[in-house]
Amino acid sequence: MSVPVTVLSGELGAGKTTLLSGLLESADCDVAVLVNDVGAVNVDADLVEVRTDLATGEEVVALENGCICCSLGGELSRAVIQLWKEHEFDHLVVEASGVGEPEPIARQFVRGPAGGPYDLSAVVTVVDARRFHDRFADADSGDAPAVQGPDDSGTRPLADLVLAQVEFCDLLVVNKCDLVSDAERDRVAAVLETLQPRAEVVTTEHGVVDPAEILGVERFDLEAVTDAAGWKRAIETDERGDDHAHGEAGHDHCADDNEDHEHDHAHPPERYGIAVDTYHRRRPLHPERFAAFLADLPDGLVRAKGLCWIAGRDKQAITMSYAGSETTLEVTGRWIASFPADRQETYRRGQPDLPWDEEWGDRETRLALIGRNVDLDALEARLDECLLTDAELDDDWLEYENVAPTGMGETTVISIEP
Ligand SMILES: Nc1nc2c(ncn2[C@@H]2O[C@H](COP(=O)(O)OP(=O)(O)OP(=O)(O)O)[C@@H](O)[C@H]2O)c(=O)[nH]1
Repeated sequence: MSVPVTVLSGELGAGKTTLLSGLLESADCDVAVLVNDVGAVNVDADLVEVRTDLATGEEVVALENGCICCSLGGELSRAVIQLWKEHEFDHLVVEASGVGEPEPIARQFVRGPAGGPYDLSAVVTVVDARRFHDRFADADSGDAPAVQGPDDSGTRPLADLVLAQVEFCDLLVVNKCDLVSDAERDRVAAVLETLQPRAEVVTTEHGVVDPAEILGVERFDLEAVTDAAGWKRAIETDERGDDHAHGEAGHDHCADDNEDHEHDHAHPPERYGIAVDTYHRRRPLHPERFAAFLADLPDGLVRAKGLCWIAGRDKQAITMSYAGSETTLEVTGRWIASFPADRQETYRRGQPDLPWDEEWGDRETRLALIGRNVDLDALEARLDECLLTDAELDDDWLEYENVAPTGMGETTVISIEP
């Protein structure tokens, strides 16, 4: 019989080790633990997926083979298989490094060789209630969000990773609740439920939880968890209702009315002031105005993520990801419309549902915006001001000053200016 596995993720100091010590003390079964300290691993599997959407056929395989999670996989799989051969235990817990994402680890237990002896039951993410509140849920204090430095690899803001950990899990443990008021704790829970509507939320102090709540959870489903992130749901709901007039934004005030998705939670209560919107335009963004916009985002914006079409980057599909106080722009694919006609046709045959514009093909900006106590309509109006004007459409777009990356996988980080 395969051994159940729980992957424990969460940022540095959130309380993973504290939670784990408690679990080991109180669990009534033999638990083996593997600590994964591959600090440099920094893969955004969402982005791999975006590439998959954009580049059909052989490119996908090449990209996935080339990605770091596979080298992590070899090492991790070897370690857990060896553990399984040499020891007897009832449950394995893998503690992910605080600067890594749980997804590549989880994939090893689903698709990798470790999927034989093991069966992934859940990904659990531990959140530091105090820090999460101050960074993401504190829109009415008027304080500027804490400035987050880049992570170890120097490319990706820490806050972005924190949200990626939240967005890819089955169970969220909100720890350090002794450091927040009840109202603050409820706000944190509401924001978390918006960011990851599929996950259970458990609140705790000093990692004290019933082991059954952690080890007994059996709900891992790669497809479901990959699609569950609030921003992704918002974009997908928008795509399905893609008969909006040209340039009109979808207003999916929390994608919760989307009945196709499994949905275990009540709507994030209106009283928390949380809203989700998608912004969709088929007109390029002016690189200078867009960069200025990203340097001046409002406090209440919790998360923004999606694809951007930036003038002067004719080929590059650029993923923008905002969390904390920084936005990462990364080239994650190539617009199909930038290929010669015959290849465009091949790619489009592979994706019959891909929305296609007569003039611009698949080039578009489609962003999910998640905010708290923030006027998303006003934010969208500001984004509209970043679009090229009719007159600018005739400019030479390469003349614009442009900080957006150019090569596949390259990133630029734009911080909010104090
Ligand atoms: N006040 C308070 N402190 C806590 C709580 N849980 C853990 N801590 C403290 O927070 C610090 C970090 O906890 P750890 O369990 O080491 O966190 P971690 O996520 O394992 O950290 P890394 O191993 O660095 O990734 C320790 O000093 C804990 O004693 C809590 O609920 N409240």
